[in-house]
Amino acid sequence: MSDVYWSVTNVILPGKPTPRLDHFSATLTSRPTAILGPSGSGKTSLLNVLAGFEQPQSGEVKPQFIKATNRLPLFWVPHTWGLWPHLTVQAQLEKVVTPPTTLHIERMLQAFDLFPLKSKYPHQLSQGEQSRVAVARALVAAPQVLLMDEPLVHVDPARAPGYWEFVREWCQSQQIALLFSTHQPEVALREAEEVLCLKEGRLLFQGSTQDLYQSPPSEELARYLGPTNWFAAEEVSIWFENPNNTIQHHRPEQLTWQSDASGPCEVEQACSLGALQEVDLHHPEDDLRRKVWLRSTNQSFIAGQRGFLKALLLLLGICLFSGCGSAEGVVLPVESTRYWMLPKDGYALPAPRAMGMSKEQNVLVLDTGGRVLIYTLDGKELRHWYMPEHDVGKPEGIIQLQDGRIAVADTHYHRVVFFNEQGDVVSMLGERGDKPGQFIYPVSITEDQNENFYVCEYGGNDRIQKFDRDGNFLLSFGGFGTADNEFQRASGITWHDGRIYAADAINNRIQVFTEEGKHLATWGSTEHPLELNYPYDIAAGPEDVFYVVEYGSGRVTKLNKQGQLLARYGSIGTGLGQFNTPWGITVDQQNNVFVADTGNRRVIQLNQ
Ligand SMILES: Nc1ncnc2c1ncn2[C@@H]1O[C@H](COP(=O)(O)OP(=O)(O)OP(=O)(O)O)[C@@H](O)[C@H]1O
Repeated sequence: MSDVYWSVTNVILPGKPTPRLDHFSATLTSRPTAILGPSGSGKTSLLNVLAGFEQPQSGEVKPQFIKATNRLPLFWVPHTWGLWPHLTVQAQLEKVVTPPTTLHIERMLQAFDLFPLKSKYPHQLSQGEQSRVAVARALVAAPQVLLMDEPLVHVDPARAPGYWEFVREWCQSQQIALLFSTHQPEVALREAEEVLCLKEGRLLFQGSTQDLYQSPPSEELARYLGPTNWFAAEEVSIWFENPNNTIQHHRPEQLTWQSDASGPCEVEQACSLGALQEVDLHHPEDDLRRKVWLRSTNQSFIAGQRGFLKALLLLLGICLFSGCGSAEGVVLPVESTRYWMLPKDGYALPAPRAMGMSKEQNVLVLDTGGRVLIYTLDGKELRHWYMPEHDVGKPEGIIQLQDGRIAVADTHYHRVVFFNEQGDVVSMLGERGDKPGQFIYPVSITEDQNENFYVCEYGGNDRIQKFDRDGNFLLSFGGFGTADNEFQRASGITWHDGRIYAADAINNRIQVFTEEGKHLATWGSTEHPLELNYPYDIAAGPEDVFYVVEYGSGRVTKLNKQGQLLARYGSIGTGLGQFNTPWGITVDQQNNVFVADTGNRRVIQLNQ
């Protein structure tokens, strides 16, 4: 569930000397969302406005979640908990449910360890106990939306994760949309799919928690989710073993220290923070100093020890290139590589996500800013435009159809949007649902030679639907699962020579179908091992070859028409020849391959 729950447009909430919310706009969905920001950045103010406790001076706050049910629309847990002073703990819970559901109340008392306190009044409770009562009371009310201002912040760190686990499961089972503020990155990382980052009453970032963790647009935003090591391009050559001239961002678990008597830097001092080490480094030659945060290992840091920093590959249970596949050691014959970043979008530096090739051999890109961008083959931007809506989520599949229309799988709006070549919307197809012509999360599109097009989707409705050029539904095949003809996130499809090829990402395989949906082959099965690791997209190249991009192992895999491994290229990392969670791939008529290297925020071009 990820419907729009609130739209907030241009809200001003006055304050002295500056507004508490300053031209604040955001679209909030039913996904668990955390509001992050330094003290005084406006988190409570935003929650107050959403709860209707305060009225903005201007702008619009539009709740869209109120459904015709007898469920309470909203429950608000302020940071002062708002407990009724004259009621015992048990009565606090009983008062919010009509009629009181004894079973639920007992479950809450148990989940939050409140049984021994059930006859006490708020003034007889500690802060942590009061906050547990406040959360339990909100959950038992089972509202449609639950707003909480720094919930459970006073609870001891040993027990808070257990309470949070209960909150998460209860919200899921009762379909409660959760929005909460927090100063604790680990709570946001564990509990929130989405984050809103505030600063001085303004929205700096809205997006997926994992995107912000792995690929933050700036150092400032990176810090909203905890310690980070950000290196400007010019710093990289100072501290690293194998420098290149791109910005590098590494979370503590992605960086290591290599001691080496001839290394250019030295340890000044180190401090253990438990799971992390905070290390002060000195570069004597340039007399520069900086702090880094590394994951604590058995490694000890001794003042004066020389060495250098090394970016770690994120292995994630991955089989790296050298050990994989029957064509071990056959590397794609790449003559040259080039990369380019996408233009800034306000404060953000969006990342490319989906790739396509136009009829005139221009590169089509979708990015995390909700934009469609068109580039020449040598990386010159021709134009870009925005999706009609993109607050809820960004689209993930793009193709130019034979009649010239550009079709975009508008994943989070459950539809396909058709543009003309100038970027005007000419039509849309679909709505949320699992009936023919409806979509949950449409994610990729391909077209056959008769101008029929195929859309694959995920979200429980993992299937491929076929439409004629006018958008009339023809047939559908697939389903969620692991058997042949079933998918778990079919995230990329391509048509070639009368066949449909689907990158079945979570099942780590490619499935091949006729245009009528008859299953023909599975590449990457036990009988046909390929060691694919989250294949996210597939593109058909000239001469009957296919290129698959593997999100999990940061590489491109080339296959022949029988699905046999021809060559591989790349590994996980930030350097050239490396990829970080790549999502999309396309290929031109010269067999040059273009990859959306999403985690590194760049488009990579591999010229063969
Ligand atoms: N009732 C009020 N009237 C005027 N200004 C206020 C009021 N309440 C808070 N402020 C100011 O508005 C700004 C935002 O406050 P808010 O409480 O929303 O921040 P916050 O991000 O929740 O902070 P914290 O993390 O410290 O709780 C701060 O500068 C604060 O001093």
